[in-house]
Amino acid sequence: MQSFVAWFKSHSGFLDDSSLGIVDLQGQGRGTMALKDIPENHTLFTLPRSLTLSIRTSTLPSILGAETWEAFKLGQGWVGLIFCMMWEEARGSASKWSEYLASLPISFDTPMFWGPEDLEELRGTAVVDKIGRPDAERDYYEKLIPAIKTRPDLFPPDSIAHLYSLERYHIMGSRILSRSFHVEKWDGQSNDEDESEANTSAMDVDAADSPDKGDHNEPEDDGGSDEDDADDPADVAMVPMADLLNARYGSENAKLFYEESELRMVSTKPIKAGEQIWNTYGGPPNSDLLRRYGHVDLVPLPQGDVGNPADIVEIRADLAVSVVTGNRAELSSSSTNTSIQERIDWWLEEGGDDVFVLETDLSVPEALPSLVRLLLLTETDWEKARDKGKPPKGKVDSQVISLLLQVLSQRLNEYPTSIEVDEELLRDGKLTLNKRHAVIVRLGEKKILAGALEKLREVEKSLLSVGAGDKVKRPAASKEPGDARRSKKARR
Ligand SMILES: C[S@@+](CC[C@H](N)C(=O)[O-])C[C@H]1O[C@@H](n2cnc3c(N)ncnc32)[C@H](O)[C@@H]1O
Repeated sequence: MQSFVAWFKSHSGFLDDSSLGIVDLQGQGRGTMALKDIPENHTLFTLPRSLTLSIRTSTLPSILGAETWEAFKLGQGWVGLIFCMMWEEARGSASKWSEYLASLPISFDTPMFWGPEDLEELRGTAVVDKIGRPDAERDYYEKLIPAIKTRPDLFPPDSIAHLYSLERYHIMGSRILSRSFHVEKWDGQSNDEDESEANTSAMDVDAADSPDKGDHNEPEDDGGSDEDDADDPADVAMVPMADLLNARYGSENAKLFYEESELRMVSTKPIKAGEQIWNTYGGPPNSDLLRRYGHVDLVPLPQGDVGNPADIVEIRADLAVSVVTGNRAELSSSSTNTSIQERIDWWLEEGGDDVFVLETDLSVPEALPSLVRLLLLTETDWEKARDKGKPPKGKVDSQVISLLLQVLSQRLNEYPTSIEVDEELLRDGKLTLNKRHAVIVRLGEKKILAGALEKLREVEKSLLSVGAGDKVKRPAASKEPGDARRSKKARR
């Protein structure tokens, strides 16, 4: 670390090393610690924008030329930045970032690097479908390697196997996934609108004099190809020193701000000597923490347990459709398969959700009973709803409740084990790190499902006592369908 700090300072980085120490922390790698009491709003370190590593600052894009950059689509997603990092690393001491790159990890606890046995432990969780290894590898084979082959003068063929290997590519991708920031170009002023934007990133960079703006970049996969990742890939930057800060749910006490020519890490709360200096990664659920960073958060929960208060469970709309259609005969619905397909297509076209998200407040998002009711409508009512352009409201009656109970129970069965088994596995303490992480992620999700099921059963009981068929509002207040936190837009 000493040579990294010396490098940082020799490149115009300022570090208040009387206040901040870089330390090794059990189970967290390196982190930063207050060496004395730090008041709020204290500058911990600054660095010039030119010391960040991005496709704006690396020498590669100009050497390769704009035409090649564009021809191989290196400006889309993360492949360009990965390429720049490989290039800068390959240049050794000729690169401005050699000491920085040498200080970064080369192994990760993220599921991207897990074997099939460990991955099986994540069955049912929101992690499995989002790892994105095939997308990342497609970029490597279809963009990076063909671009490299056009310039043997820059990339000698005998260097490709070690300097530009698929393994190095994944290492760089994982460094970006767990450590990059979103640093916008300076436009001369802070932009209040952006400040209030959803915090979708891992670590935050705020426009100076305007806390809570900008983010540690949070692309969805190594290919950066997710539809939500519409940000300019040139804004994705590696920020030396700032990426040494760890994060824990609800613990943030420092934040990175950007100014015209420099970035500044500032304390956002008083920090006592000996306390860790924490950034925020945006408060993701454990499934995302594990996928992007390779760790999970366990903090005390209001009900006395420990877990991550930001945990969620995703329920695919397909599951709700299969439960409702599987019950059709019993429900004596007159709808045909064609009509059901028409309803699903219409739902999606209207921007209905194809994934419903349950949170730790255990509310069922209104969009889920709304979809169930759409599927239950008689042909005449379905045609009316379609003509009005309005799906049914998310109210529940005993029929809808019974279907929701089946949806949630079937979702619970998608995990390989029960809550009791997972609790026992954790108590036992014999799990490997990957397995322990997988059990924590799936247990957090299962507890949400179990809690939501219990809540629904209570509503079912109260409905039965009021009289079958009575409609009531959903069991607990939840936001409208389309609320970004609870539900996702249809993806086809
Ligand atoms: C931005 S880096 C922080 C610096 C990092 N600890 C290091 O040694 O370089 C993010 C990584 O730090 C680790 N980390 C951050 N917060 C953590 C936490 N609360 N518990 C365990 N590991 C954590 C994870 O490995 C994560 O991928």
